[in-house]
Parts: sequence; structure tokens; C-alpha cells
Amino acid sequence: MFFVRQMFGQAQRRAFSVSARQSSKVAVLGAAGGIGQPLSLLLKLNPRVSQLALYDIRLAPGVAADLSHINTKSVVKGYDPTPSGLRECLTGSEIILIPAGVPRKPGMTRDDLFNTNASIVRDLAKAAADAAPDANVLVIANPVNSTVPICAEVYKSKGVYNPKRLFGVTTLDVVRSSRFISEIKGTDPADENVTVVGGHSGVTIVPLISQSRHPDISGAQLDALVNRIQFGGDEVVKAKDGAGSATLSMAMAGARFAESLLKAAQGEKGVIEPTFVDSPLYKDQGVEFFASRVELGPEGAHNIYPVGKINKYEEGLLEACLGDLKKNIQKGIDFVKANP
Ligand SMILES: NC(=O)C1=CN([C@@H]2O[C@H](COP(=O)(O)OP(=O)(O)OC[C@H]3O[C@@H](n4cnc5c(N)ncnc54)[C@H](O)[C@@H]3O)[C@@H](O)[C@H]2O)C=CC1
Ligand SMILES: O=C([O-])CC(=O)C(=O)O
Repeated sequence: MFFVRQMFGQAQRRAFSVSARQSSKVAVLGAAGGIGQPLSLLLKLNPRVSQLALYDIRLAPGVAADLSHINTKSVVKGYDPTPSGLRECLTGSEIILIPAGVPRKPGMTRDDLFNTNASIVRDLAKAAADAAPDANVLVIANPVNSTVPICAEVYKSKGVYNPKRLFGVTTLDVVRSSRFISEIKGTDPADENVTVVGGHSGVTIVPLISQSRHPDISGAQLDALVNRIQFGGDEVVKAKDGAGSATLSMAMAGARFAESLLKAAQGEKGVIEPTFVDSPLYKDQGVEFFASRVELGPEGAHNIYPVGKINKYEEGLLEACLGDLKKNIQKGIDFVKANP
């Protein structure tokens, strides 16, 4: 309960006025999975959510029945794995979270998931574009650097693309950064805020330690910290030893991002989260999508902030990032062109 209060404290205190003012339907696609279940649990505890719609190719009605006994006001419903079930789940949603897709096993890169997850995300995006074209779409399924462009291409092909409403969820990189830096400095991670830019895999993850409270971290310690943030996902994949990747920390990160969007949609100003969006920042270098700090608003991505002042070390990281990112993005775009 402490955790929930810490996460949703302010929102809980204002629960009545929030729900009276705004009714937010949130859909989770892949709701029965390792991420989907704890993510749905956290959303059930969020008083800003009035309807929770769960879809999966298996078990969504069961997960919904279980969550529906929790004594918070929102209504939970699980949908059958049929086209009409999916359509009903999506219709009227303000936020659609997509953790559907296979996770990594040891030795795999996120890009190795492309062959399986690209078509899963493409098909779910098609359904979302038809049933809820104005919803905010939060892509969790990997490889995020490619699955977000896949969604964009699908929406473009249907003439309903709104770049302000499509987000790759990179919050876990931010969450990890604040935790890992707090472990080095012996501080409370709640006081640590590290901006992470770029994308969501390996060297495309660029933490800007020079902009944190600890620009003094340098040398081998900086190398180790940056490496741990870039390859934090691998740490979990290895520890789970074939049984998947980060699920619980990802659920927390996804719930945090959804909460930020809901806050912004419900009128709160100054809500900023790093996230992977259709971005003007490096388009001149052929990089169409990029994660940076984004101010959220009722219209989705309200303001995309530039990377800001970085040092030589970070310029090197950024250069490596942009090269990889461009290829990952193009792969997603090409996939939809070849497999519409
Ligand atoms: N963005 C990020 O920071 C992170 C992303 N991920 C990614 O999230 C994805 C999900 O990971 P887990 O939950 O651990 O996997 P999981 O295998 O436990 O769960 C995936 C769920 O998706 C469902 N599913 C598969 N195809 C579907 C379809 N067509 N429609 C609806 N549901 C479908 C499965 O039935 C399953 O319940 C993976 O691709 C993983 O790499 C994982 C951690 C962090
Ligand atoms: O590492 C993975 O495959 C899952 C993931 O994206 C993460 O934990 O950051």
C-alpha cells in the first residue's frame, strides 16, 4: 500500500473529483502476460482510470475477473480473442497500452524479436487505428525502436496518423537510471532524475549523466554506469534464465507513463516524461523517431524538448545511437511497406 500511495498519492486524495470530472478508458493488449498482468493490476489501483479493458489471445477474461474483485471504483472487462472482442475492447479508449509480444531469452537481442513481434504489433495497430483512431498508443512490445515506426506506418496507411498520440515507452530506462545512480551515491532514487534519450536497446539508450545531480561521475565509474543502464534489460534476461525479461519493473514503468498521460489529459501542467516519439530533433539526419523529454498535454505530446547541453562523452554516445536507431526505424517502415 505504501508503494501505491507513493505512486498515486496525490491522485488518490483527489480520487473523487478526478473521476467525477473525467472518465478514462484504458485498454491493455497482451493483458495476460508477464507485463500485462501486473500492469493491469497497477491500472486497477489508479483512480484516474474508470474503465479497464483487457485483451489477450488467452486468459484476458480470467485476469479481468480476478482484478474485478479489487475494491476500487473502475470497471474491468476482459474480451474474447476475436476480431469483435478486440474491437469492443478498443472502442472508446483514451489510452491503449501494447505489451503483447514475445520476450527475449538469454543470448538474444531485442532485434531478434522483430520477426515475431512486428506482425503482432502491426495487426493490433490496425485494429486500434480502426476502432479508436484518436487514442494515445503506448508501445511496450520490443523492439520498440522498430515497433513504434510500424504503428506509425499502419496509421498513415489508414489516413489517421497523429504523431502526437504515438509513444514508445522508454520509462524503464529512466526508472533504472535513477535507481542505479542512487545505488552509487547512496541517495534516495526518488530524488534522482536522469534524462535518457535516443531509443530503447543497447547503445541507442543514451543516459545524460552530465545533466543529472551527479555530473562528477566519471572515468571507469561512468563507463560502468552507462553500460549498466544500456544493458539493464540483459541483466534481468540473464537472471530469469530463459523465463523471460523484465516484467514487474516494466509494469511499474508503464503504469507511471500512463498515469503521466492521464494527469496531463486531465489538465495538469508541466508533466514531462522522456519517451520515443515522432520527433523533429534528428530528422535532418534521417532519424524520424527519437526519445527525449516530452511535455504531455491533453493532445498527447505537447512539446518535444531538445537534448540540451551535453559533453563530449555524451556526444560520442549520441553518435553511436543515431546510427543504430536509423536502421531500426527503417526496418519497421520497410516491414509494413512489404507486409501491409
Ligand atoms: N519497452 C520496454 O521497456 C520493455 C518491453 N518489453 C517487451 O514487452 C513484450 C511483452 O513481454 P512479457 O509480458 O514479458 O511477455 P509475455 O510472453 O509474458 O506476455 C506477452 C503476452 O502477449 C500475448 N499476445 C501475444 N500475441 C498477442 C496478440 N496478437 N494479441 C494480444 N495478445 C498477444 C501473449 O498471449 C502473452 O500473454 C516483449 O516484447 C518484451 O520484449 C519487456 C520489458 C521492457
Ligand atoms: O531486455 C528486454 O528484452 C526487455 C526490455 O526491453 C528491458 O528490460 O528493457
